[in-house]
Amino acid sequence: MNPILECHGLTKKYGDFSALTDLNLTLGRGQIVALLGPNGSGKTTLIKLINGLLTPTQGEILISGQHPGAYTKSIVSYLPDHSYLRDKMKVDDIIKYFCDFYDNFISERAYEMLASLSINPKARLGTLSKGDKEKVQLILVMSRKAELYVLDEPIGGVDPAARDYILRTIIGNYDENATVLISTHLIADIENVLDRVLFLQNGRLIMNETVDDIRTANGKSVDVYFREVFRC
Ligand SMILES: Nc1ncnc2c1ncn2[C@@H]1O[C@H](COP(=O)(O)OP(=O)(O)OP(=O)(O)O)[C@@H](O)[C@H]1O
Repeated sequence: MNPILECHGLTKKYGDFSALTDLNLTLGRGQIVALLGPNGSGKTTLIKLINGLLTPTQGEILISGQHPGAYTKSIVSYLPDHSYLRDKMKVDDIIKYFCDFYDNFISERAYEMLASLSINPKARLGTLSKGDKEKVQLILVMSRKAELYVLDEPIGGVDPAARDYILRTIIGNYDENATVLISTHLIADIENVLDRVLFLQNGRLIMNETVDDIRTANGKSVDVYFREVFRC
């Protein structure tokens, strides 16, 4: 099967500043991958390139063999790092909207997850707490049957008890041939669900390893290893 994501010599500059430099990466299907790196290392830049919100300065990026565009948007489900939904909308109206917009949106899945997290589908988004709003957005993203899920800081504002549920939701709701790419600073929280880890530093990919290989080679958890590599 062709890779879900390929980056060849991928470089993104903002003016003279290179936020990503000569990134080469191939990701296969059916895995949960963490995109890790200190603040400003280029994680969101890479995520925006995957979603076609930025264009490469040099090199190329392919999703399932295609340049980012209408087709790749249909197979990539993206959770941005900020809300794009209007507070006035009711949760069930947003679900209808997603259902109309995306062929691969599964409403039953969304309602099931809302019920498990005790979120009222009739509530207006603006009346929900910050954490519940984040949960709604993640539910919307995970209710699509996508080939690649790209989650930019999905659990940042969510309480620890809900984090576990959300992680189980992520694992339980993606197709075994799909890949989930998660950018986060909460490594310890997600470590147990990960297959692979990408480390970015100053816009360069300095590591692309399986979690098992990191633990075996270094005899420590990914979280501890990350703190050592990126000690300030
Ligand atoms: N529109 C922009 N114009 C100029 N510089 C930018 C722009 N967007 C990002 N940058 C710079 O590019 C670098 C990478 O930013 P990016 O947001 O990709 O990092 P990040 O790893 O996602 O950081 P964080 O963990 O803080 O979210 C940073 O130095 C940032 O200041």
